[in-house]
Amino acid sequence: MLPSLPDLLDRTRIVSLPLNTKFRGVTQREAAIIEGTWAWSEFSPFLEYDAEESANWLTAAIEYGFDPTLERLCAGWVDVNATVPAVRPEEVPGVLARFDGCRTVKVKVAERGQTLADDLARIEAVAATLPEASLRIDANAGWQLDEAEHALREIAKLGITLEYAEQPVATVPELAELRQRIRDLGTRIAADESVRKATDPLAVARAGAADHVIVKVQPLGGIRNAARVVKDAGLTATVSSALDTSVGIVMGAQLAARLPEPRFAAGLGTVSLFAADVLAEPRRPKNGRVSLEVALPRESLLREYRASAEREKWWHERIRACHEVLVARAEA
Ligand SMILES: O=C(O)CCC(=O)C1=CC=C[C@@H](O)[C@@H]1C(=O)O
Ligand SMILES: [Mg+2]
Repeated sequence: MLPSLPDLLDRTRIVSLPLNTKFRGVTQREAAIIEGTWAWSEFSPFLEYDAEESANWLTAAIEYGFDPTLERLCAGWVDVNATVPAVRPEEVPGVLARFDGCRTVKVKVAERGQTLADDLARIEAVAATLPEASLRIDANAGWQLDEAEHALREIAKLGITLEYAEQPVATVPELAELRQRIRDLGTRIAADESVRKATDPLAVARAGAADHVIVKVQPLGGIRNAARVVKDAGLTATVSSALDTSVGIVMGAQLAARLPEPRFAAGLGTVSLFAADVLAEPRRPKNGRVSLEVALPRESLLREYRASAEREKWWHERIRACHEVLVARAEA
């Protein structure tokens, strides 16, 4: 099943795409776009991830691109949320305007260098811009336990009921403790990093530390595995992306379309944060959803946004290292 390294590299194009809003501290997103035997797929672990962690992302790219037994749905749509990065409140309407028709909004909070006042102002700006929207927040493990409790109580004081709070604190025991502490608020806790970066993605569910899980195709090693994590966790789930190009977004949409009801709006609207993409018609939300249609990158765009020779070399070396990890895992 594992393609040989030369074959894989031969099918791989490295792109560097500009973002229109800083996200995770970057303004440019690099990705490997792979022409598989069955579909185009994406391999785009964040730059700081090592080979061991990134190898799961390569497994996902290989499953989607090369596995003839993987069912790929080509028709239909999935609902998506708007994603508001840690911007100033006056920038919120402009960001939301890029997410056509989205009725669920995820707001980033707890950004390093910012305060709770900044978060509350951003959340209020979202609620003022889209009063009917359902809101979630994502702290990316940026709060300590007491801070998280205080922040969630302050948000409740604004009269805002959150759909859930995503990874408010870092560890599974902290999530469990926070969940107990805020019982009276009724705010649901969602685990993201505690699922996608954990050696055991089910530990959080077993510990009763979350009400909901966030699943992403690439970090969880593919569509099948991510679907299995949701099933085994026995919790409701949101499919999200990793700031993927349209190719990775379609992989995520395939997972979202397979999950059982009730379906939560997926974090797959993020192509709206990109100023350029590899598809002629980038897979941005339209009327609050993205389509499952096959993603066919345009040659001229792959060429236009091709990464520098130096970055290409870096990515080829990364793919080599991840491939080596997968060969070793297959032999173990
Ligand atoms: O879920 C979404 O609305 C969009 C994706 C998103 O928020 C993320 C993408 C990539 C990296 C992460 O920091 C972040 C997340 O934590 O969920
Ligand atoms: Mg998250």
